[in-house]
Amino acid sequence: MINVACAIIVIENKILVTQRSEKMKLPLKWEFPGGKLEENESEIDCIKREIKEEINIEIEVLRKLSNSIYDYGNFKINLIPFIAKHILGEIILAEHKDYKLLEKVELLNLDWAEADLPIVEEFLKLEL
Ligand SMILES: Nc1nc2c([nH]c(=O)n2[C@@H]2O[C@H](COP(=O)(O)OP(=O)(O)OP(=O)(O)O)[C@@H](O)[C@H]2O)c(=O)[nH]1
Repeated sequence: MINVACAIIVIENKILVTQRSEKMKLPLKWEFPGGKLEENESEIDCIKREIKEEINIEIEVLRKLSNSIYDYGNFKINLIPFIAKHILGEIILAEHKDYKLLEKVELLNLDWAEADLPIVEEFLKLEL
């Protein structure tokens, strides 16, 4: 099983979502940006590092949501979600095909990576 941290990043009351490129696994699916934990790396350090690497911004982590464990068949993932806020920097995509800043209610309209669906649902139930 791979451990992947991801971040629901709030920027001026909107939620940042990113689209995987054609070349990545789960091509064109929407996800919360993030990536695999490295050895001896904390979940918080991981998400900050991945967000800086992938979308060029610095974040402050606010809270954690429930992990989502999902079996894609060819790999199994433990997805570790955090809510975070944007601190510094402009969005520059290093790997993703696209991004959007959406209202909470708009999140349900996307073609999500399957493992993200329980996270989207938990997030939608929160007061924010
Ligand atoms: N970053 C991220 N990855 C997710 C999410 N949901 C989900 O199933 N994944 C899967 O978690 C895996 C690890 O993410 P990653 O983006 O660091 O992996 P990677 O660079 O090795 O992916 P790649 O092999 O497609 O290039 C990917 O296979 C991705 O499909 C999510 O919300 N965010």
